[in-house]
Amino acid sequence: MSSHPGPPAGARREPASGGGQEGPSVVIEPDADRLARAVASALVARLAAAQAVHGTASVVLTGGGVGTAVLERVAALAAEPEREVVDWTAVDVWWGDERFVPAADAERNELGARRALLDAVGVPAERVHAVPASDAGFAEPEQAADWYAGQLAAAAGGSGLPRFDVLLLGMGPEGHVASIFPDSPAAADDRPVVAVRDCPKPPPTRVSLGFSAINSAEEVWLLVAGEGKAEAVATALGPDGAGLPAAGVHGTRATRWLLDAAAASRLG
Ligand SMILES: O=C(O)[C@H](O)[C@@H](O)[C@H](O)[C@H](O)COP(=O)(O)O
Repeated sequence: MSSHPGPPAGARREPASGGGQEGPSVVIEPDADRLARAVASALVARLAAAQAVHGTASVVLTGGGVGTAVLERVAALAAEPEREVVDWTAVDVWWGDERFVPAADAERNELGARRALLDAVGVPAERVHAVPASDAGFAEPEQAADWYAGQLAAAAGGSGLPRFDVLLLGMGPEGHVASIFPDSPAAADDRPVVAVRDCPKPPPTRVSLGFSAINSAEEVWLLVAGEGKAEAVATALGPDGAGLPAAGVHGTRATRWLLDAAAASRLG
């Protein structure tokens, strides 16, 4: 990856509670395809490194175009046995957000991830932690959100949140991440998992990790491509982030903005 000379002055925000957290780093690739390839390689390396330390790895997936393209590239890497370094039977997969639609609906982020990667690499079913679909027994997204919070707590040994090695996020043109949109009540909700209604981006009803869960991840990677995102990228990385949801996320160890040249075109 080629590195941007550095985030604009003032891009560092919110000092780490435990120390050691650095301000966001910015990496720019020439186009969306090169971005997806580079992120896929980096993700594979990060998961392998986590497995070397912990025996297992965990990744939080995102929906969206770049997020799905990354998973397709990871699948292509996994199809090259001589280069495979991740033990996919020891990877826990979570979602940063999900559309509250029936399980077979093509809008499900889960379905996209299964098609792009999970079906191909054989992550064990018990390690694929999907957010319930709207036909999975929960009438309301609030119930699905509470259930997912319970799954996270169970994985953490009874309470709190499990370790997230890498949490992937896309970003919308207005600066939303996961399903936390500007001015959405979810932005002010400190629960780890929240129901979100009336999303401007369809489908309107979703379940999303809240900031408290997102910001517990060791590394948060924002994957952003396209000129349509350039203004929000520049704003989020500006001095105060202008309150954009994307400006409010960070990893405990690293926050990485992984951009294509078009999305980076308004950075100073
Ligand atoms: O379920 C979703 O819709 C998302 O998780 C959402 O947050 C997405 O990542 C962004 O909207 C970026 O999507 P694109 O990369 O397709 O623009």
